[in-house]
Amino acid sequence: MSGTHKTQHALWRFRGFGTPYLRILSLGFGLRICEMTADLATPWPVAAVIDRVLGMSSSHNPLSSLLDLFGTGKTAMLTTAAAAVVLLAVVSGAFDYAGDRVMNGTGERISVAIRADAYAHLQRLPMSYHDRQSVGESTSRIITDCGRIKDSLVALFSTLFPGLLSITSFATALLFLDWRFGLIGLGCIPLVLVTGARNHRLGHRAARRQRAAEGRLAGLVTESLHGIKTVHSFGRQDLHDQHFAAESDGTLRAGLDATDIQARRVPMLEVATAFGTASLLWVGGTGVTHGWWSVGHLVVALSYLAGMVNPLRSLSKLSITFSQGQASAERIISILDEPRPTSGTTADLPARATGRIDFSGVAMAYGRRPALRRLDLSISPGERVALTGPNGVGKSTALALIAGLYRPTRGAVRIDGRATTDLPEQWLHRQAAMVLQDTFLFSGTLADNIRYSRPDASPREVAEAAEAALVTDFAQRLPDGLETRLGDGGTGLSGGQRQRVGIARALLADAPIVLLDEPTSGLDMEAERLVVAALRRLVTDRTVVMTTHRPALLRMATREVRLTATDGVLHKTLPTGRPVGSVPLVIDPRDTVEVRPAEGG
Ligand SMILES: Nc1ncnc2c1ncn2[C@@H]1O[C@H](COP(=O)(O)OP(=O)(O)OP(=O)(O)O)[C@@H](O)[C@H]1O
Repeated sequence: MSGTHKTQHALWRFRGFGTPYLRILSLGFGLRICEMTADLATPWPVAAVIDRVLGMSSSHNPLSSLLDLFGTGKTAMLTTAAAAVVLLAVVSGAFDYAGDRVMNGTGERISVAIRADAYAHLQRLPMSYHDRQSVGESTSRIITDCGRIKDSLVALFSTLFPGLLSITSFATALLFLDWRFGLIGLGCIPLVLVTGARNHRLGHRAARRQRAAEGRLAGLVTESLHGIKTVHSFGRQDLHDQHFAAESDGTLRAGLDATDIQARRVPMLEVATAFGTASLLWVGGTGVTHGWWSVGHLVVALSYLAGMVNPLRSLSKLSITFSQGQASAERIISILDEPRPTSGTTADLPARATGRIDFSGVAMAYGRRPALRRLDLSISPGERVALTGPNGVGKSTALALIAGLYRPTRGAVRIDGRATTDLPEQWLHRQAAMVLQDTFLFSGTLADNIRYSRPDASPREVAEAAEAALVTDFAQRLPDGLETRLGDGGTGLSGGQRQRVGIARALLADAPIVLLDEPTSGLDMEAERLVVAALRRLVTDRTVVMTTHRPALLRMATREVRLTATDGVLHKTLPTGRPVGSVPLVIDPRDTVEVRPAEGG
């Protein structure tokens, strides 16, 4: 799809989201038509009063006979006319209210569905996408861009459709009133449309720049807040202020351009519509002086022209909303157009893998940066392999490939003989549980965080996992035990405690393969001893692949595989002297830990 094509149809791409609401939208249209009918009738009582007061014929007035309904005297006629004006306003207002509720509500609902779809898609995009995109930018797309799309949809249903309906109805009514009036009214439309279309193009470009700059701004803010500890510890708020100001300046310039375009539009529109009113006044006035039409007739015509011009004015103001909506729609579409990884079905797969892992000629690159050049390695079920080697050699990458977080750029990683790229994600995630260097905890209770790996686990199973991972030790000292709520990102726990929650999570997952990515790095000796004690329970009877430099963890391994820095090729396998196969867990006396209830981690 070309850029321009994309631009023109960005919002239109979401039309499918409106399909379930076609009936309710039709109801909204019906309500708008009723409102319009009341609006069309509104000037007629006034016209009849003027004509009668001036002694002119009001036989052309469709409401004329109604005015005599409650008496033919002047007072009765004036009272009836005044009551009719109020009644028509009430009826129009009631339909307007109902129409707004139905139409705007539909706009809100559709935009919620778009946001949910975009978020669901975003979450399922491969890690390679998330590596490229800043968290702030993605957040800004889901929150702000979807908000702008919502504004456009609400404007579409609350202003554009009713506006077009008003313009068409008033123009038609003018034509029926007299073809000359009709032509004058219709003449205003192209003038307004031509100025509007040009401004819309300019506004769209400005809106696009503004949204891109706002997205980058959100990225900056998220990044500095994520690293707020570092910012504070080095006192570098000024640096972030400067970055923020530079990016803010970009949004300001684009915003000012958009405001300027918007401001220029209004006088142009005023001039265009003043031509219409002036022509109508001239032609109508001439007609009245020649006795072709009554004054009331002219009043109705002027009121219909005003009825046409007002929506034209609001439509032209919409242009900025639609420009922004279109720019935002492009940004959401760019998420929705990102392909999601596809994989096979679970139909012929066992519920639980044996845990055999094979790397055959595996290469992997992040973008154009190679991380692994060629890795051949076979791991038997029940083996505990420690991947070691210099920093950046690709150890964590190998673990991520087993977990299916990335796809190899060459070769294949196989679990029980099946390439991970052919396996359904959900199945793969049930076979491999990961404990990372820093366990991410979500806001919620400790129990919720443990249950994250298996939502259907019973409270007893959660408690057992917590017990085995030594979470219970510190949870007991918290006000609500496992039901204690953690702050955003799981704040309130020490590094060692977080790791133990991560281990409990992995224990509950009960996967045949366990992947440990430096789970004890950054912990002090005491915290490490506790985490290692918890890990020992996790690794029993499972295939384990770990990356670590810590002796306490290395002692758990049955085989050490050293990757070299030169090309990432497996160079030597150093058996640790423990038999592979039966793989008994040898516990070094130095790793034993006595856990007392009062102990922290
Ligand atoms: N998400 C990423 N995006 C881009 N490059 C990455 C990413 N993750 C890792 N790399 C790069 O890939 C290479 C391998 O990284 P990896 O983390 O697998 O090494 P490692 O052996 O685990 O290192 P360490 O011992 O420091 O943890 C490195 O050069 C690293 O800079």
